[in-house]
Amino acid sequence: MNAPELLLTPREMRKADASVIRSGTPGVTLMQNAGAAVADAAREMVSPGARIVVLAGPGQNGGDGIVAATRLREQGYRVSLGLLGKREAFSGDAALVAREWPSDVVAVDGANLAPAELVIDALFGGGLSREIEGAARAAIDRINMSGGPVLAVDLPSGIDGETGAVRGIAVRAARTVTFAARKPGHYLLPGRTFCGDVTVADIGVGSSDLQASGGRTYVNAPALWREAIPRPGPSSHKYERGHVLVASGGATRTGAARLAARAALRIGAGVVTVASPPEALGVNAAQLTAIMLRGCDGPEGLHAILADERLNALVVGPALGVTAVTRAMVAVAAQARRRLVLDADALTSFEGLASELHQGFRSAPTVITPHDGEFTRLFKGHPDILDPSSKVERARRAAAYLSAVAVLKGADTVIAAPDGRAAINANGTPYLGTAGSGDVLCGIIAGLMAQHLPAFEAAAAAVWIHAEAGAAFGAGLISEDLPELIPEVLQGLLGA
Ligand SMILES: NC(=O)C1=CN([C@@H]2O[C@H](COP(=O)(O)OP(=O)(O)OC[C@H]3O[C@@H](n4cnc5c(N)ncnc54)[C@H](O)[C@@H]3O)[C@@H](O)[C@H]2O)[C@H](O)CC1
Ligand SMILES: [K+]
Repeated sequence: MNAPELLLTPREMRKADASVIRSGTPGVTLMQNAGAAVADAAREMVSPGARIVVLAGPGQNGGDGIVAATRLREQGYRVSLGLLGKREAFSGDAALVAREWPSDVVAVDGANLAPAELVIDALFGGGLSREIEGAARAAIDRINMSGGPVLAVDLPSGIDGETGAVRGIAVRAARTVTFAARKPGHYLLPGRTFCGDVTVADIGVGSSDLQASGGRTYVNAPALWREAIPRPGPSSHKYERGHVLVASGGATRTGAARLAARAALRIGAGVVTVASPPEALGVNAAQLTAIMLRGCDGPEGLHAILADERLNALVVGPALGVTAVTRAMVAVAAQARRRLVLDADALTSFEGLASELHQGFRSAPTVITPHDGEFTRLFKGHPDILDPSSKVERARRAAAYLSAVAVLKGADTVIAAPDGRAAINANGTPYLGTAGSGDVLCGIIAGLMAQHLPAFEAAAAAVWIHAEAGAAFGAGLISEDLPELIPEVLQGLLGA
């Protein structure tokens, strides 16, 4: 089975590099390997002997670019090298390789991009540390205006490798060659949209060096959780596959709960029940078949229903209303030692009140599924959670604060666990941005938790399955379609 793909921030990458160097490989060998991989990629993008412009910045990213330039020149390409700084100003390994460049250099602003078949962008990589201005900014502007293909070294210059942010301006690349491991900035938005195709070159950083980096951020893909997805055995009983309870809103707000319930059933929960306010029983009853229905009059009603020990996973939030009653429902659900998914109104009802969900809030597995707006409202007054520029870090801090898995939704959904693991989702589709889509997602999470998946694996698997279903359908998708698309995705995963 494939191992989960670890993503390293530039800081973690430096630790991995240091580990390789400690074991005896000189840093310049890593740089030679990196530059050679860039040259290999360049050759795939141009015709033999083509004109190539390499623009190199002042750090080690520039060093990789100079190695690539040297290789390509040796291989018969007409290469010109533009430098952001002075040739003598390089330090470290870049200074060593800069001495080997056998020809002239020009300043970046003197490099003529027009006749080039390819521009190689080696201005900045993992060491980008501030907004881009002046000559570097003008160079990036010219690269983007040139209209030709760009091959980025490690990261498109201007993209922050940790956060995916554009630091003032960024190169739009057709292809990016990165080294040893992808970086979060290749997946997080907007960075992802600047990278083009991203390939990872092996430059001699081993898996033990990657581990030495301390990185705990992964690409959200089946390798991370496939083994945990349950397969019913020949003698399994429906209650062994869990019993999900979904709290419904009032008479005019019942659809969200039914979407979540249907998704929980489709993902394999043995039994699913909608807990409905008395006035909404009629409308719910008219539209439920395999899903069971029980009357539930507010927090006391929920408390009474939870006497049934077989109910092992709860969904609280969708369309419940932003009220003190919803807060009371959450309190009852939180006190019950059941797996719990909190979404939408359950989170917004705690606007600025996250501290009520802190410290001993839960001992049973819990998942929260806010989008950005809900996240900001919930953690109002918590700059330590809201301020980090990395979405991964924000989700991680929220997870640690609440002792719950945090699913921070968006086109680059991040799933983070209280123990520090995090995953960035990459199979999303814009078609998922449709009313009720989030309700389906929390039903899938609860359905997987009911089947005993740990909260992090359940949330990560659910996000991926939900996106895969949406992408399979494409244009015209509505949320009612999503639960019906789950079987095909599940069968693809389980091979049955
Ligand atoms: N295993 C690997 O991944 C290897 C990676 N290599 C390459 O090294 C770079 C990282 O090198 P580093 O010197 O740390 O950083 P940069 O080259 O990205 O830039 C640092 C350089 O730029 C200056 N600077 C930073 N931000 C700005 C700005 N906004 N404006 C102007 N100047 C800026 C800073 O002061 C430094 O001078 C990595 O990406 C790989 O490409 C190794 O070659 C091999 C192993
Ligand atoms: K670059």
